[in-house]
Amino acid sequence: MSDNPDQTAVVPEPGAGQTDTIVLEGVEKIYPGGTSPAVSQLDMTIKQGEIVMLIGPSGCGKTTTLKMINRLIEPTSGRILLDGKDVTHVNGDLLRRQIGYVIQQGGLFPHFTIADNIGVVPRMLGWDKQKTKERADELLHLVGLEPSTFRDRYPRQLSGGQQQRVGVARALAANPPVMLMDEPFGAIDPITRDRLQDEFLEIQRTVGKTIAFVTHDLQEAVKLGDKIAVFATGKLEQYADPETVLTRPANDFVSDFVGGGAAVRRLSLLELARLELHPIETDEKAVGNSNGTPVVEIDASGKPVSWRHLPGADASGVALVTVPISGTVYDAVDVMLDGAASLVAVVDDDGRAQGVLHWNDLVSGLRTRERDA
Ligand SMILES: Nc1ncnc2c1ncn2[C@@H]1O[C@H](COP(=O)(O)OP(=O)(O)OP(=O)(O)O)[C@@H](O)[C@H]1O
Repeated sequence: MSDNPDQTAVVPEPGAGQTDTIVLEGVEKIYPGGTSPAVSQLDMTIKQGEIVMLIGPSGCGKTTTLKMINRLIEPTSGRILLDGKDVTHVNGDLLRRQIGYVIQQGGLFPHFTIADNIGVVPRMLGWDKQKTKERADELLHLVGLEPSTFRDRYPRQLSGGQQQRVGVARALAANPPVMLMDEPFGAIDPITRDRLQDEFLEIQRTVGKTIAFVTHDLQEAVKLGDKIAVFATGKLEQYADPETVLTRPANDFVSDFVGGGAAVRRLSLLELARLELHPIETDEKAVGNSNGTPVVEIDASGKPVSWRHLPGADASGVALVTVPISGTVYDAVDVMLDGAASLVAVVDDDGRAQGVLHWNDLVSGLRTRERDA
């Protein structure tokens, strides 16, 4: 390693016990020939382990902001600090090896195998072949792709969703503490996107990266973000947690941007595990004296299969739909609408019934455990 201070590691090794934080101080970008700044006097801090979603209308400077963090675009003025260290003038190539970067459609090299795509940064960092190969397998496994099936394939032999998973794996390869994601799920169909978002959150629970994530999709911002940064042209209009952005927009711009769907979007912030659910019975004997408690029929493994008794309704005519307790009220509404059902059985990780949520609860108000505790 050279003595040149530009060549030193700029992002700390994971586990070094330091706080990995992205700080933008008065950052501005005026493109050559531009009359007004694409990004203007931006101050923003991203705390360790946070996912911050950058959202706003087209051309408002989201991508420019993201690319200034890894210096694919040089700021015109201002400072960018990673974990307290000013990286505005360090060697850009070295900086980028230490920051994961995921773009739309994965941005994979078409002539590299999947394993070689994942190994790009480790190879640049001088890892030996065996360690690089093992890391690729480990990451394929993490993103839900069977290594023996996928490692030797080429990107064109994968679906869009699979390529996107590889893109995430590649960004994680050298275990960078910071990840930048530029509309990674933007080109994916809505159903696959929803699954990728769930998987992404699951992975983040394991890896705990500090993430800046550009999106066009407010629902995605609400679902994934610890914080949302709402941009107008070149300017940050509000920077707050999703609940605050949806319920207390900072100004008319944010209010218009969030639009009329705020109440529905908030449903994805309400975790079912936090709700006071109605009781449910699985014992057939309860049918006669269930006092208004729904009774479900269960299979040999204890999973509900159909309604056996529903107070005030013919149970045989009501579809049984279930939702995992790890989901949100949004998920519960989704399955109720999908199954044309006015109630849903909430089940635990083993598929066993935990309680019931009624459509009417949504209108009359959801009771959370915290509030009633
Ligand atoms: N290389 C460039 N040269 C000149 N102007 C640019 C360049 N890149 C971006 N811009 C301009 O800077 C502004 C911000 O662009 P940027 O790509 O950051 O916006 P964005 O919010 O990511 O947009 P989108 O949502 O459409 O991807 C736009 O007006 C754009 O035209």
